[in-house]
Amino acid sequence: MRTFVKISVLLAFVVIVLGAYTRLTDAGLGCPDWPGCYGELTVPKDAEKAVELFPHAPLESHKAWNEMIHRYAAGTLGLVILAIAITALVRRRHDPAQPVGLPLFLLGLVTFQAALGMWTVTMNLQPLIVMGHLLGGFTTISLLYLLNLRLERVHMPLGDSKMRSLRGFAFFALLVVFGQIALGGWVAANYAAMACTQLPFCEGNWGERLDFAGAFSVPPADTYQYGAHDYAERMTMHVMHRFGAYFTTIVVGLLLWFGYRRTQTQVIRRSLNWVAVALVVQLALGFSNVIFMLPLKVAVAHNAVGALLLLSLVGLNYKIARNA
Ligand code: HEM
Repeated sequence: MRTFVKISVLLAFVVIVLGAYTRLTDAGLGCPDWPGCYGELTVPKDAEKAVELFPHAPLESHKAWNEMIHRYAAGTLGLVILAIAITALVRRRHDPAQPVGLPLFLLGLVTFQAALGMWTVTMNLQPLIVMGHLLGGFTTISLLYLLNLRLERVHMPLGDSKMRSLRGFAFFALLVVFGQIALGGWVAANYAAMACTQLPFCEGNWGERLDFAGAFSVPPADTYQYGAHDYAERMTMHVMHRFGAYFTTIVVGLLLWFGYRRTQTQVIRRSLNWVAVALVVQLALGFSNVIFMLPLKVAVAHNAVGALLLLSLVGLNYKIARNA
């Protein structure tokens, strides 16, 4: 079971990275149907037959492959989570201490993720669905990692009583990072990455043009590929993600400051180190997204390190809570 769970955390990370790569290569609609691709289990070789089936969506093989590889990896993850849930149920019969609620919840979550993946295609990249799919993926990996921690039974013989008072604040920091990831997902799903190209906020009279109602609603459109919001709305989303990043830095920075001053254990010090490294790298990647105009590798890495930052906070919260 522990091996299955470790594999699933790694696989979930691969699925998240492949998902970001699929979106950033504009391959989200690489296959216009679901779960197959132009009616087949793999990318069809016959482009003419594909056009006959879907005249409005000519086959672009490289995009279709990006999309299908993401689907195969996600399908494998679903099967691994199914195996974890079955193993948990079987082992529970012999050992009442075995966690079973979390594996079953994960099975429900990964099934819902599959539905969101389908709606991403059938609803033409509707941004709420795209962002929901991103958050579902980040929640799945976080819970798999939590299950891994629970099975590992982290051991701190001497305890770390001074960290007890930081329990609530560490959980608040976790929620703030999740909120910041949601804002990033909204920017990405609405193609607002290049709405502001200057630092630290945005160019021109951005403060006068903010439009919150427009930025956080979804205008009607036939397709959401390449975005459906106007400039002011995209600029508002982008600026909010930047403000969010500064706020996140303050909150996580304070957690690190107090954490390093109070901790007495190597286990928590190591966890704090992971949070600090992930935060610094994530900020550097975010700024690089803007300065170098969204290079593919940087944008994919910004998504991947966002997931790692979240995991580092899940780990820290778990260790503080177990210790309190
Ligand atoms: C702790 C801080 C941050 C976190 C957790 C975070 C997280 C994220 C996430 C999860 C995404 C969505 C990626 C995707 O869907 O592929 C995103 C997008 C983005 N972020 Fe951040 N971000 C942070 C800081 C920043 C900063 C400081 C900047 C720039 C100054 C920035 C600029 C961007 C841009 C331009 C995008 C859109 C990229 C795209 O379209 O793929 N981020 N962010």
